[in-house]
Amino acid sequence: MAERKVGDICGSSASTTSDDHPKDTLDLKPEDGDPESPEAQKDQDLKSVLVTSVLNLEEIDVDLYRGTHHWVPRTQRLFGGQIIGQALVAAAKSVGDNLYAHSLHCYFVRAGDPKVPVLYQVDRIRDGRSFTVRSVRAIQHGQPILICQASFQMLQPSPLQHQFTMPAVPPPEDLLTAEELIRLYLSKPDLAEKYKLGLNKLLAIEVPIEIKPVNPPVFYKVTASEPKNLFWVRARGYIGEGNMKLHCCVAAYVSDFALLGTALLPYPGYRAQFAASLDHAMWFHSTFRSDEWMLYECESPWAGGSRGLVQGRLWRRDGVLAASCSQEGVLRVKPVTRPSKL
Ligand SMILES: CC(C)(COP(=O)([O-])OP(=O)([O-])OC[C@H]1O[C@@H](n2cnc3c(N)ncnc32)[C@H](O)[C@@H]1OP(=O)([O-])[O-])[C@@H](O)C(=O)NCCC(=O)NCCSC(=O)C[C@@](C)(O)CC(=O)[O-]
Repeated sequence: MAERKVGDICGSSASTTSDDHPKDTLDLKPEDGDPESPEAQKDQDLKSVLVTSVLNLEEIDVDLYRGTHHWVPRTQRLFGGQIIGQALVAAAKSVGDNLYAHSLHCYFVRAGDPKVPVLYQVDRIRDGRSFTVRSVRAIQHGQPILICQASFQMLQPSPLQHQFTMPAVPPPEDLLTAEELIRLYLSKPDLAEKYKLGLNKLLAIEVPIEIKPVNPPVFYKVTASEPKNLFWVRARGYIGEGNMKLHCCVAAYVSDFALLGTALLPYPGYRAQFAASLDHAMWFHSTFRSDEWMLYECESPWAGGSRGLVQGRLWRRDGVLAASCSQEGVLRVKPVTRPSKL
């Protein structure tokens, strides 16, 4: 992959065009003005549920927050991206407006229980001159389910700037969303009932993320492929500019979606019997808007020992690398049994 020089890195504003650096807070309150006005209500309705609900933590005490759940995978263990995003929100609450998230490292140590909220206990590890570090324990039933360290940095531009080149793919306007693809499959006249049931279940899931696969799978024709995947992704609803920490929290939520499955692509003869993220690391490189289409480039360089390593790169539409992530997960599989042709 060729390397190329880029311009702005690690800016502060969430916009990808303006030069202004609006106050970067995690304030999730409605915009200024009368919160009851029709415009504010409309804006609130359009606001992404990730902002109004999932990443809107309740403050219980100093450095202690409570998060609720919006969407839970069929595995009925809390979605890893939700816990990471909420942990980063909690960490960022005690960090100044002049500091920006640049990395986080997490371990998922227990399955999250969707029947109870999650508490986030923040430990203020160090406030340095340039870097500030927070440690967060996500707790349920008195036990940690996730341990996360997050680091924040002041804006410190540098002459050392390079990045890989974004893959050349069709723009999102030329592709179908996951829901549109499912409806296309459901429109097949000869579709078997069992497939209809599964596809309608998928349609009913209210995932607060919009996805457009670059290479949509041929319906129920699973063939082996390289452990690489590309899709356009964005938060559903409006988030707006000037809240870079919040956009990082949304990107953390998004980054765990459909990532681990990349490691299964070369093995159509197997299906996951038990799959769960073990750890997750993320680096934020530049400003971006998580409520605008970004290209998510996923690949799995290695799998073995009932584990898979997956890596992702989130690209802005203008080709700037916004964020990178790495994750290892447990992958325990069993052979897919197909009905005999006889
Ligand atoms: C990872 C564990 C479970 C390790 O914890 P542990 O105590 O070492 O557990 P384990 O690995 O020995 O056993 C875990 C399960 O695997 C089974 N098992 C054991 N050995 C074998 C074997 N050889 N062959 C087949 N099965 C085996 C074992 O029986 C058990 O099944 P269960 O009793 O729970 O039904 C724990 O640390 C944990 O739960 N961590 C949290 C993981 C997590 O919740 N991650 C975030 C959510 S997952 C996610 O969001 C990603 C994904 C993929 O779900 C996204 C999406 O759904 O799209």
